Amino acid sequence: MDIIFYHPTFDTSYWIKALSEAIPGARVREWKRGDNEHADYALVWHPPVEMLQGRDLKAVFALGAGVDSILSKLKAHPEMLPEHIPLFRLEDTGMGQQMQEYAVSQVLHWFRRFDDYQALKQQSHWEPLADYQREDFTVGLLGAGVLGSKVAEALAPWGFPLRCWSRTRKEYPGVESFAGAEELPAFLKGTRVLINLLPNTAETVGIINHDLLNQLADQSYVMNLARGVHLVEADLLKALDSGKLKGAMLDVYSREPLPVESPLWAHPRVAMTPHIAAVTRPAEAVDYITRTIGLLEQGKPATGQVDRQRGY
Ligand SMILES: NC(=O)C1=CN([C@@H]2O[C@H](COP(=O)(O)OP(=O)(O)OC[C@H]3O[C@@H](n4cnc5c(N)ncnc54)[C@H](O)[C@@H]3O)[C@@H](O)[C@H]2O)C=CC1
Ligand SMILES: O=C(O)C(=O)CO
Repeated sequence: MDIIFYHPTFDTSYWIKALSEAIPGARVREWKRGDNEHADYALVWHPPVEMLQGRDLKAVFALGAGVDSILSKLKAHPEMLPEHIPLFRLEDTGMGQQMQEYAVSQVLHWFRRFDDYQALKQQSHWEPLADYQREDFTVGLLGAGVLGSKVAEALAPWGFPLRCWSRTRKEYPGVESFAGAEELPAFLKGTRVLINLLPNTAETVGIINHDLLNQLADQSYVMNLARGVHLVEADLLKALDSGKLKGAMLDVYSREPLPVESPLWAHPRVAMTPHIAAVTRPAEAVDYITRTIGLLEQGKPATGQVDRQRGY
């Protein structure tokens, strides 16, 4: 079995060694320009068109959870990957735990008013503030798939009212489920902390805009952990400045790296990280890919296949 690998920033030698050891009989090589030799599987992130085009592959694996960049490339170059070749993405593979850490720590930060205490510290001002009440701190997850469900699971023991919004209804213990566009207003009403874990699709671009933010509880918080294009940054800044929103925690941006001139950098109530909420954990990803290739080789169904029409 021949496997080609391409990632613009990963330690390719680690992956080649780990995959070669994990998959019996696999010959794994780094794909380089001009390589048209046979391959059964391709493991990719931001692949050049010529890497995949014209190959009779059994499957392609995206080396991340979000497949928006490869799907948008496919729109421009459908010849890169004919419909009959399945595209898989990484499901969790260690990202669930990272999202749990990120979301729980930030929700608790806001709930215990550490943002306010930091602001008071700037003024050398000593003042114990009134506690927030759990029942006023409803956490709403936009997107309740692999990562959203893990975040809900980690938040559950903290006792905040939890709800999620997704395409189809979910049955997660202790989580109120809202489904479809018609239930979005009910989901937003009363949500105090909004955590975005939607995929980037034609339907979700710009979803966190003025209209949506206005429907949240007053003095609410927004955490964007999915993609920058979900959030209309100018609307977020307006909502913060009007007092509708109390704070935002952003991991992803409309442009990455975020340009130095972005007003987000200087805003006192915007906390930021540089797209690190959850990164691909190589060992877990190799396990998942090994398992999935094993199932495909036996003609058995495997999870993680991207629905190209749906866009995620
Ligand atoms: N910031 C970071 O470091 C990372 C960000 N991500 C982002 O997180 C996203 C989510 O990842 P997973 O949970 O693995 O995806 P998933 O496919 O398992 O879950 C997606 C969820 O969104 C919902 N959804 C999709 N379209 C919808 C619509 N139009 N209306 C209502 N609900 C809709 C689905 O029903 C599902 O609940 C990825 O697509 C990626 O963009 C993923 C990993 C790391
Ligand atoms: O896996 C993804 O989609 C990511 O955003 C990784 O950072």
